[in-house]
Amino acid sequence: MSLLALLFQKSKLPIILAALLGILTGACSAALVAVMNQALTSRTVADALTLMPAFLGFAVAVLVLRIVSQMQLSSMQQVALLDLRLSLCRRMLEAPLSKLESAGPHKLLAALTEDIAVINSTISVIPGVIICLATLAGCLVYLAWLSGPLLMMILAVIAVVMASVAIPNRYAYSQFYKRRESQDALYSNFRTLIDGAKELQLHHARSEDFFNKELKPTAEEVSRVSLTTNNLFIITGSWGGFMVMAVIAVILFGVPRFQTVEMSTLAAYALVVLYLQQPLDGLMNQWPALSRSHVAMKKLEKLGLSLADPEPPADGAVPTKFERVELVDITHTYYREQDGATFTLGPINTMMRRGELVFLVGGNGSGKTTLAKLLTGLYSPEKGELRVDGVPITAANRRSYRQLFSSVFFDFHLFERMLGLDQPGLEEKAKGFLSRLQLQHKVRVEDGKLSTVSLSQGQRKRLALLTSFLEDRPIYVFDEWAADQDPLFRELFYREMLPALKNQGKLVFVISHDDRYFHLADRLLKLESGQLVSMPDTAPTAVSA
Ligand SMILES: Nc1ncnc2c1ncn2[C@@H]1O[C@H](COP(=O)(O)OP(=O)(O)OP(=O)(O)O)[C@@H](O)[C@H]1O
Repeated sequence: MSLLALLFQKSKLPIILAALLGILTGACSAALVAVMNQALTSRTVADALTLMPAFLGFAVAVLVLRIVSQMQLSSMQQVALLDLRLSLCRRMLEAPLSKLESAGPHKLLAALTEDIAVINSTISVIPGVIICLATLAGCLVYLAWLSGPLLMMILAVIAVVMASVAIPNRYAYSQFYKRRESQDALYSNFRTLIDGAKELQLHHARSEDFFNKELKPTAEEVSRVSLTTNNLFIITGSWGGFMVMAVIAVILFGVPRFQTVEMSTLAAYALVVLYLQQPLDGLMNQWPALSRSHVAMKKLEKLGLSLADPEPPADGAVPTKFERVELVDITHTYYREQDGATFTLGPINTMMRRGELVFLVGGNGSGKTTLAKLLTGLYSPEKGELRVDGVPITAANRRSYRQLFSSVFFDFHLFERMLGLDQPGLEEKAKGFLSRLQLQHKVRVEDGKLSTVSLSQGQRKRLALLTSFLEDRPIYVFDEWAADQDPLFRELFYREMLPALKNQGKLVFVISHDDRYFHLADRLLKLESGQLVSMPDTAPTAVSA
């Protein structure tokens, strides 16, 4: 869907009002030309002077209407932009995690910055486009009134001009697309620049290689393609201006050969066509912005973040006082585009109960985190089904299902503010947990906010655990939480905290490599190359990871 169509869908009334004002401005501009033409072809100066009030009236009307319509369009622009930006963020919040992961953070960042900036700049040219189109339409109506057959000839010449710029414009569009793809690669390099700062600074040769062989060529490619497209639009814009002169030449020197037309009509035509150069130039100059917005919309669609899609439907309910969660024939496949490699997890069949402590073990890359993402509803299974007390989890109730979980994944994010945790006594509870986690001297909780998150990785993970406890959800998922904790906190985690959660009737699902603690589990699940190798009901036994 084009940006114009989307804007129209989202804010019909303001756009119709703005368009009407634009059309009125264009009509008054055209009327101004008509009065000018009449004055120029008046027989006497006295006749010309009688047209002065009309001329001044239309000139003032154009001035006032231009200001009002621009202001109206500019306020519509801000409303539309805010709406589009918030919609895009909401789409990202709702988008399937697997889709966001396969796009990668660099493409998402490019979408949030580049595409939104392009859409913003396009919205800002829309007022001008509407006024140019309206002026063009008004002038064409006046030309039709002057001479119908002549207008047909002029329209035929304009059609040829349009066709002659269509091919380079299409090429320019493909270059815009290429430029946008290069921008994705550039954002990927920006991420390497930030995330890999340590590794790059510690190895000068690597840093130079990265700069010269990766970052610089990508930045140069963006600049090269931008230059090509800009040059193309300069050429087509100037060509359009030249063709206006060609149209005037056809009027003055071509038309009299084939048709008997009064010289005054020809002069009026030449004047109007000359006047038309301004809106035509305007349209030509705004064409690149419209093309770029089309590319931006296509990129957003490709990421599954189309702004044209309807808002996701309200979520269906899931039993919150459930007894069991079942995974029935669940599968998930990753496909890596770069080398065509695939990894399939499942089919997985297992059942877990409230008050159960389940450990998931297995070697690196066996699929443990993937299974946790499926269990939590972050991934929707390709095949099979999740059930809560027999109620299937589908697209209609997946969001509610996710609210059963509290998790600390291996690559967790720590929120400074305790978002979504507006509950009485929160700070007191938090203080209690902080001292259990031996963080009371490092971190305070004030006004629902952690005083700092600039801590060691192990301490940050303890803070993530604190947030998770405060969430007080029926199911807990921990993905190798203890991996970077010292022995004291491992003991605390496995021997005190997990049993405490279990005793509160929570279902606790723990991904672990700590075979010293496997015997504490009520049930041990083992994954090997994406397959569960332990039977769902096997009694716990120590299994080497
Ligand atoms: N986003 C992804 N795209 C493609 N392949 C992926 C993706 N995430 C994981 N994989 C692949 O899927 C397999 C399982 O990954 P997963 O992270 O579930 O394993 P894991 O058992 O948790 O490993 P570890 O113990 O190292 O954390 C791996 O071979 C991995 O390369």
